Amino acid sequence: MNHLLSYIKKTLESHFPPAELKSLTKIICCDLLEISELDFYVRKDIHLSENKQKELETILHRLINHEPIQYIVGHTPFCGHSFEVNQHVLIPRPETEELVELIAKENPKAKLIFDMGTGSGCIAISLSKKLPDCEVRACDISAEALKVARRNNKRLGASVCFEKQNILKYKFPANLEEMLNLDVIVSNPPYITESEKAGMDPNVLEWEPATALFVPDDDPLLFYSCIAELGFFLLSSEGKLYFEVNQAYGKEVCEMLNDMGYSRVRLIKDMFNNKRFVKACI
Ligand SMILES: C[S@@+](CC[C@H](N)C(=O)[O-])C[C@H]1O[C@@H](n2cnc3c(N)ncnc32)[C@H](O)[C@@H]1O
Repeated sequence: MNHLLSYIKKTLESHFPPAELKSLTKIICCDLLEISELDFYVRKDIHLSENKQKELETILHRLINHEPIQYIVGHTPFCGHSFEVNQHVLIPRPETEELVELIAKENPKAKLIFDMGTGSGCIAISLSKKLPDCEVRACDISAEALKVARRNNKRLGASVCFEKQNILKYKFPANLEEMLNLDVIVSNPPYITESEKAGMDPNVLEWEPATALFVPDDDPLLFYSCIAELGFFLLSSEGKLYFEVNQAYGKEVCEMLNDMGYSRVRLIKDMFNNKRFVKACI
């Protein structure tokens, strides 16, 4: 084991800071090479088979190429569940778990929730699991993302109904009456401006789907304004909007919602004290 650990360290140490290298080493050994945690912690001497050695080389190569470990493992934890992820979906972030907790806490009796831009389905499926009496619907423009979301829905035993929709050209479905009177619209839409690309890590920029991330510099609130317009049609008279927002534009999103006529508009901080969520009522 010591030989294996020092090989991983030697290969990766110039690419990752020490704390990240430590957690990556554990994931490589225990999750990917299937070495037991006990053997890992007692540093048992392990001899890798030829196949496992090849697997290790591929993993190290992928990591050096900036591929996120979550895509290599193929799943990631979110709200107590394990979600399949691949290059077609954004890797669910811990901040977004807080948005799910907030919605579930503030809307325990919700009957109908719509998640717009669902990606892996992490928000919709987690809400459906937390609020079993609530019907949860979700949409995304990406057919590949919807495949992942549907697989997550099935594997996690949730009952979200997914549809392919372009938020920016939303087509009211034939069963429109089923979509009216929403209690909650939630969205974590693309919100990074093109000019913010320069400061981004290569593992996000080169690997996570651009459709999930970016908005034009000249229209950073594009998705929020479209969704807020739709909210007037789809939300019930008590309905609420919940957004995850770019910290740089939280105030602008609030001003826009106030100008549009939403009430009780609030900018909410996440666990890192960043102004990360916006809530508004009809
Ligand atoms: C920031 S990701 C959020 C994914 C997931 N909800 C989460 O929180 O991890 C934004 C999602 O919006 C989707 N999206 C981008 N443009 C869209 C559009 N015009 N209509 C519908 N969905 C869109 C992307 O495919 C992506 O899955």
